[in-house]
Amino acid sequence: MYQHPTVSFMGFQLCSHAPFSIPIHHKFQLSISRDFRRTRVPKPRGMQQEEEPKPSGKVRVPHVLTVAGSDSGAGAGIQADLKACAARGVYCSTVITAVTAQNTVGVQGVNVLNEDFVREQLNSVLSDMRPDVVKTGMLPSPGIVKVLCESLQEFQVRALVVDPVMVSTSGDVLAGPLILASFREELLPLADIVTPNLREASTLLGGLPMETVADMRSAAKSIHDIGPRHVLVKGGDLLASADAVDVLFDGKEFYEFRSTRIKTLNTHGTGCTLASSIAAELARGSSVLSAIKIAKRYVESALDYSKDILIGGGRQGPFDHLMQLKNNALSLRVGRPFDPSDFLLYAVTDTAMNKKWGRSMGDAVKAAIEGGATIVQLREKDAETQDFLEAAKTCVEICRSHGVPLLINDRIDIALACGADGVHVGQSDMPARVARSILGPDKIIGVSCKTPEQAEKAWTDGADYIGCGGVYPTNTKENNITVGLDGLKTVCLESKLPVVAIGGIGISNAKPVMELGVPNLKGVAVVSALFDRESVSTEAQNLLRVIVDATKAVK
Ligand SMILES: Nc1ncnc2c1ncn2[C@@H]1O[C@H](COP(=O)(O)OP(=O)(O)O)[C@@H](O)[C@H]1O
Ligand SMILES: Cc1ncc(COP(=O)(O)O)c(N)n1
Ligand SMILES: [Mg+2]
Repeated sequence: MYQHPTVSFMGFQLCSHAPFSIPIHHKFQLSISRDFRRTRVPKPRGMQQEEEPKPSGKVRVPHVLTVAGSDSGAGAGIQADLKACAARGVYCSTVITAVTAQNTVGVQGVNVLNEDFVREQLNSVLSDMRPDVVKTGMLPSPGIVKVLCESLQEFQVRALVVDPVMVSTSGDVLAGPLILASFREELLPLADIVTPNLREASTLLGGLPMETVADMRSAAKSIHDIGPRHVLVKGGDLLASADAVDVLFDGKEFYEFRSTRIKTLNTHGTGCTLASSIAAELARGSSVLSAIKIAKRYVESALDYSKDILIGGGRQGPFDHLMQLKNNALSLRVGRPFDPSDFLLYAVTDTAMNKKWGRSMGDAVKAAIEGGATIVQLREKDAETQDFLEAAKTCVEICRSHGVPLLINDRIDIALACGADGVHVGQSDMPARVARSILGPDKIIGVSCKTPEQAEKAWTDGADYIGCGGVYPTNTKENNITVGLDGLKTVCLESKLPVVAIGGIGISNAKPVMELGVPNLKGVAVVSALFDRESVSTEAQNLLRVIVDATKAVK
């Protein structure tokens, strides 16, 4: 049995109250080709793994296998992973590596499972249930890492998410210093994404200081050299930063994921939750970037919701993964992941214009999409709720069949009821933060803004984009203040979110808007230019050409 040295590890004195022991194993060399994880084709797995015909009418559900430790307090570990996957609508199976006696005060005991039994669990799940993604948490001994790597070689999965858990936030050691070599040499080179927190990143790199976002970037780069395809250094503990900022490096580019820092001590398990939510989104088919974005929002919403809950008397409480979000799991966005290039030609409907030209809402939307509209918003100020809902359901079907996102103006109830991709709200409508808490982390939320201050608020409220205008005078809004091209440019330069220009834009004046050439101006939103015309699809076609040409010209 390995006894911990009484030195400090990761800046923590090893806890005397944790009766912690880790079995020691011979060092081993595992020759896994870096390429095996790139192979997405499942390899043949013996007689009983032959592809059996699925009974008709059955569907495969996205599935994450978590290989982690049990937290008796259920804030972190296996329990957090199960709840996070459940909240995200993904099936989660579990291989337990250790059982901890743990609460809001700290870790009182650790019982590491025998590695043969870890192997048996891995075999049971992987040979039969074929998870899409494996996520790892507490891996308390090099022997367990070895068993896991061997299993991953035998049974291939679409992605491996490694949360290199070493010390709990309470300061108790969950995997001793011997694990470092196993992580570096065996596990990290197989990972599609590794998610160290500040201390773990520092420890993986031999004690590098981690005090600034610049430190996080250089750590992400150095850890990438160890072999994982993506490195996400989490900054939950970077107290110098007012935002909760995480830094991703994919071998080429750095990305910063920022969200509001929620004022709460109920953060036990955020790391496990983030990693399993990323795994869940990857299992649902998202790219790494959108998986991180959604996972981070989910953690933020759950923390916000749980900021005042009281569980246990210790310093760091768990948060509630499911309470408010359980309704939202039923209304997850089923369309493809959202992309700011969707804003190029944003068609906004108008009841009066449809009436004038004798079109139903569905016909108007269909014509706009056929002409090239890239996103649609239903803006119905006078419709009866029931009529609006029926028409909105038809439009959802039309948009979905063309892969075009559909948003609803103002009416969050209609958006939920018809399964739209999101909402657009004005300054006097439902605040975006409230809309976000009702709609969940992955619906699209847009906010109308005229000033940099409003744009900043939209960002802190968790919106996805802003609509800025009126750029030109318009007759679809009474008493609307015009911001002009200069006002638009000022807002774009200050906005942390993508911007769509709106207000009086049409074929004759769209060019100078797109020629502003500000990178986060992603397109124009139009009402009359499409819907107050005889042929909606021809107008859309012509307008899209102008926008695309102007965008190309400034690139
Ligand atoms: N107070 C907070 N408000 C918002 N997000 C947070 C907060 N604390 C942590 N996070 C986020 O939770 C995730 C886990 O980060 P972190 O706490 O650094 O990891 P770990 O739990 O492994 O120490 C990250 O996305 C981080 O930005
Ligand atoms: C079984 C187990 N796994 C992981 C963590 C890390 O979570 P945190 O960093 O939030 O304490 C933990 N405390 N317990
Ligand atoms: Mg944390």
